[in-house]
Amino acid sequence: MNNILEVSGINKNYDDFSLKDISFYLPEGCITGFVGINGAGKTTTLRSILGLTNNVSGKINFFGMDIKGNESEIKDRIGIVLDDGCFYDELTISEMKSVIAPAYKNWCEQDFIDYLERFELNPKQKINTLSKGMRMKYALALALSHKAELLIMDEPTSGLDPLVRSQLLDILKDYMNKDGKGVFFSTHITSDLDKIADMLIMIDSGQIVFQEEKDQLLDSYRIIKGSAEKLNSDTRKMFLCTEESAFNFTGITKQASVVMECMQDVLIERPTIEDIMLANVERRKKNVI
Ligand SMILES: Nc1ncnc2c1ncn2[C@@H]1O[C@H](COP(=O)(O)OP(=O)(O)OP(=O)(O)O)[C@@H](O)[C@H]1O
Repeated sequence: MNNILEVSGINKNYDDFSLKDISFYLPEGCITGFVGINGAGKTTTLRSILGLTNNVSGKINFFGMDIKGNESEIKDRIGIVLDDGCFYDELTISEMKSVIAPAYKNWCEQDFIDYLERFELNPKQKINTLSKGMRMKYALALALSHKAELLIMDEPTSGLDPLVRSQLLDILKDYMNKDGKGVFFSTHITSDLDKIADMLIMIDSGQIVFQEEKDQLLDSYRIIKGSAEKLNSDTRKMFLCTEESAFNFTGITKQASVVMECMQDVLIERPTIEDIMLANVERRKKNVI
């Protein structure tokens, strides 16, 4: 499988925040979720790899090409949905499209018309009268109408109602039905990823915590519930984090088989992506990163 994007050793410094040696890759044919709590560095990473921010060091390779020297060809092949949208609010959907479309070599007007219809968007409606959901659908229609091979989206589902979120997920699945495509999207709504992601990358405090296939990731962690007396300074070390009351504890572990050897009569459950993300945040806080 080819990699659509390879990022290696990205560093970017703000006064109070840094991206530290960010490396990851996006395989072709995968929907990759980029997860992390508020302020973890998701937007900064996306903006850095898209060349939308200055003073970024490291190597960024899209479709096997270095972004340096190939920016315009690469941008032609990527659909981008950022949360600020960058639209002129006074223009209509159709007028704004006419500003954006000429920037793309492979713009396909019929695809755009089809997406507007599918999203029930009126081309004569002004941008400043669109709801948040309509605005996101409009941004998506633009991003999908120039035969992009990779879709990069920053928090596309945040602030959307469950119906629009589920429509968006269906569109992404349809998009992926064609060969050679990839989707990379950041979110802190991890339930969306439970449904559609193939691969997950987690960032915390500007550092990549893991990159793993979703099914493997979900298989490698377990939630253990038992009586509090089973926890002591040794057994506690087997958990990334625990919640403890006077009688019971709940903990998340990557060593379920070892835990089961040491502890009888415990409940074992499969975690969600959110459980895994929060456990890693807790573990990193405990270890003071
Ligand atoms: N232009 C900037 N100048 C200074 N600091 C910035 C700038 N942009 C972002 N930051 C800081 O970088 C950190 C990471 O922000 P970022 O927006 O990348 O996080 P995020 O994971 O996308 O968060 P959220 O889920 O809340 O959108 C924050 O502490 C933020 O204040």
